[in-house]
Amino acid sequence: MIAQSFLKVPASTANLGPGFDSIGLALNRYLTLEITPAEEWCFEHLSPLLKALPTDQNHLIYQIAKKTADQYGKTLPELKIRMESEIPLARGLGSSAAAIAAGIEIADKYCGLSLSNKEKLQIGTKIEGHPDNIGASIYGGLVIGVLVDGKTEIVPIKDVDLDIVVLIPSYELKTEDARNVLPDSFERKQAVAASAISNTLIAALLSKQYSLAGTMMERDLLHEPYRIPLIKDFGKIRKVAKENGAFGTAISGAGPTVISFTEKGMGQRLANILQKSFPSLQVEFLKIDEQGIQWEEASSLQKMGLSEK
Ligand SMILES: Nc1ncnc2c1ncn2[C@@H]1O[C@H](COP(=O)(O)OP(=O)(O)OP(=O)(O)O)[C@@H](O)[C@H]1O
Ligand SMILES: N[C@@H](CCO)C(=O)O
Repeated sequence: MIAQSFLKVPASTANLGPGFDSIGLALNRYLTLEITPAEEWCFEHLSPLLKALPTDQNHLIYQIAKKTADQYGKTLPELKIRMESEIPLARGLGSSAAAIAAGIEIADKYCGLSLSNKEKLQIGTKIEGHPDNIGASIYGGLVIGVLVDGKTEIVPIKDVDLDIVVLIPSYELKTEDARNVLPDSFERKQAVAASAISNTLIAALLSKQYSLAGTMMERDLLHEPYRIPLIKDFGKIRKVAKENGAFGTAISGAGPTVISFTEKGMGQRLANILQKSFPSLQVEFLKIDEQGIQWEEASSLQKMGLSEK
C-alpha cells in the first residue's frame, strides 16, 4: 500500500471566447491534496471556500475515484484526504475539472492502473462533457481538443507568452445554469462565422500574433452573446481592460469570472488598474501553469499550504 502522498492540480480557464468547449488554459492557482491510507473514506477541508463540500463518500473526488477504479475492476482503498484550494467554486476557473482530475489521478495511483494522460483525459472528458478544463488541468499549458463520437483528441501547446488577469465576482454561476441559456442550434451563417473566428484565434495564438488573438477573443458568437447578461459589468470591464493594454477580454469558462490577456510583464499593472476600477471584484494577476497535475514531494507540503498534523 502506498503511504501518504501529495497532489497538486491547476485551475483552468476555458473557451478563451470563441473556443467554446474546445480550448483550455491551465492557470497558476491550485487545488492541493494530502492523501493518507485510513480506516474509512473521509475529507477534511482546510480552505474556507471548500467548507460547504461533503466530507464523506458523497464528495465529488471520491465518486470519480470510485467510478475510475470500478471501470478497471479494481478496489479503491480507504483514504483520508486533507484538501486546500485557491480555486473558487462555480466561478469559471475549472474547480470541478480540477476535482475530477484529482479523483482520476488518485484511482490511478492507489489502484495501480498506470493510465496514460490520454486515458485519464478520456475518462475526465466523458464526465465533464468537453475536454477544455480537464485537458488543461491534466496537461498544463494551452490545450485544444474535441470530444467526437465518444473519443477525445487533444493538442497541448506549451509556448504561449501572455500575462493573465482575472476578475472574480463574489457570486457563483453554476456551469449548468450558464449552459441552460444557450440556444440548441445556430443558423449556418452564424456557425460558419463562429468556426472561422475560432480558427483564426488558434492560428494567431500559435503564431504569437497576440493582438489579433485578442481581437478574435472578443468576437465569440456561440456562447458569450447569451451569457453576457448574466455577468455584471462585463462590457465595462472589457472596455477598461482594452484601454489599458489588454489584448482581449472574455468570459472565463462558463463565468462569472472575466479574463483578460495582456503582454508578458504587464499583468500586474493591468490588474492594479482593473482593481481600482472595479473594487467589488477580486482582481488577480495570474500566469500560465505549464506542468498540469503533479504528484508532489512531502517537502513541498508547506509550499502547498498543507501542514503536517
Ligand atoms: N475541490 C472540489 N471538491 C469537490 N467538489 C468540487 C470541488 N471543486 C468544485 N466542486 C464541485 O463542482 C461545483 C462547481 O462546478 P461548476 O462546473 O459549476 O463550476 P466550475 O468548475 O468552478 O466552473 P467552470 O466549469 O465554468 O470553469 C461545486 O459547486 C462543487 O459541487
Ligand atoms: N466550455 C464550458 C466550460 C465550463 O465547464 C462552458 O463554457 O460551458
